[in-house]
Amino acid sequence: MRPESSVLNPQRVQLLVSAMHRDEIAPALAGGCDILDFKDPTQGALGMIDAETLYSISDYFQTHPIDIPVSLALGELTDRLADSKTPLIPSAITYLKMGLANTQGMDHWYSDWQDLKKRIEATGQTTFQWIAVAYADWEQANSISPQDVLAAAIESECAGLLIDTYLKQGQTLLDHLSLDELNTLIEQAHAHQLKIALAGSLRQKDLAALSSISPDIIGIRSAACRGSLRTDSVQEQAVRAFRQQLERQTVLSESGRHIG
Ligand SMILES: O=C[C@H](O)COP(=O)(O)O
Repeated sequence: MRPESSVLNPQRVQLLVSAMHRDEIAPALAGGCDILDFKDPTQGALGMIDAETLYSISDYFQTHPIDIPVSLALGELTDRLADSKTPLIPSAITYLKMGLANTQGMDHWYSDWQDLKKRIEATGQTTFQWIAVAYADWEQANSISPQDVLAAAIESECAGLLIDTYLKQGQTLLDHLSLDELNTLIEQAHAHQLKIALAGSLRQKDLAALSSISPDIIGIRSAACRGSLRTDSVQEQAVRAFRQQLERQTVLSESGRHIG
């Protein structure tokens, strides 16, 4: 059952902003993001930035230490398995997330996923917090279902679950999963101490609907960019406007009203 009162996470929902290179770090931070994420939106929902960009970000953090968590998208499990090289992940990264597109009908995806995680950690001699990714449009992604991803995330002791959309062609998270379906996943995840992040072309106007459920994190790329174009650049003003709406929604929800 969804809670009756509309409180968008009384502990304050965190805002994750996806940047694609180091020039987007400053506007994302100045706009008020709580988690800085890196991905290449031209390479899919969880496209991984290339090695040169990763190096330049790592270099930036040497001279500009960051005091918020940093996450990195690693692409899809199937892409990583097809790549003979194991990426070397800088220790400045807190969270790693990998998609499970095209795992439908794949026999050994779970053990392949666990092996790959171990290999990545062994290469950099660092442990990371892993975020399992469930696609709301999982059938189009040819992925296992969100329920199955959650079960696997619990079994493998992931730190959290991100529910995102695989296709970025205009439809949002809420076009694919109802608030009740999202709430069920959130409650199950919370019962196992997993954090829940929601993403998928979310806009400020979606925050009112999301106020009846309690995600820990809201992730944006499109809404943080100029013209809401995910392949354009992150704008401080767009991040700040989203952040303010998130705060405003929390205050209004707590007083029992909705944003019109
Ligand atoms: O992890 C969050 C994603 O980067 C969200 O991207 P999007 O808002 O373009 O769907």
